Amino acid sequence: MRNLRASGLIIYRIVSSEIEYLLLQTAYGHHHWTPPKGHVDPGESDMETALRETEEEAGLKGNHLQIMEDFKKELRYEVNQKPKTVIYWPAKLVDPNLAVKLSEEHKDFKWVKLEEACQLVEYADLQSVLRDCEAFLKTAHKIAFPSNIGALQATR
Ligand SMILES: Nc1ncnc2c1ncn2[C@@H]1O[C@H](COP(=O)(O)OP(=O)(O)OP(=O)(O)OP(=O)(O)OC[C@H]2O[C@@H](n3cnc4c(N)ncnc43)[C@H](O)[C@@H]2O)[C@@H](O)[C@H]1O
Repeated sequence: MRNLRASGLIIYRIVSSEIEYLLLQTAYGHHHWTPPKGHVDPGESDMETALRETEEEAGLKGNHLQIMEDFKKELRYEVNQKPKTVIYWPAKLVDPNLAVKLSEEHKDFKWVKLEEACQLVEYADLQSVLRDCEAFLKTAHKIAFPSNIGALQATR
């Protein structure tokens, strides 16, 4: 049985030292929410797909993003009785004010903090990826949080 394969980017931005995730709501099916992602075309690498789909679905290009390649997660679930694998990497939107431009595939988008993101995505495996991602990003961006630096310096 052919394995469906898709990949995407968990797009996030940092606003007032808080991480916000970009979720898109499909215009089809039961209107579920996911990060930008899509099917891997023949001859494409997972990363090429993730970048292409992010540009197609959200209007965000590779040069707008800082991809965190050290954190890569794989989800496996079934769609219409066929196994599907989805690969995600986190990617920071360098300019947090950059506008998102949806395609016809999606009817809405939201920038949300972790707990709201977990409510929107509804699937336990993707919720778990988002929670792991949050922990990874908090560590990775520690030095980028001015308020944390201030707090650390104040305790020295
Ligand atoms: N019902 C529909 N009606 C009309 N057109 C449709 C359609 N479904 C897909 N399309 C077309 O397919 C294209 C999508 O292609 P792509 O954009 O290339 O691919 P995708 O993001 O992987 O698609 P999809 O939304 O189907 O995937 P997901 O795994 O999230 O979702 C697939 C299923 O898995 C479920 N799912 C998502 N995440 C899951 C998880 N973690 N665990 C279990 N189930 C999950 C979803 O709820 C959903 O039911 C669209 O342009 C659209 O035209």
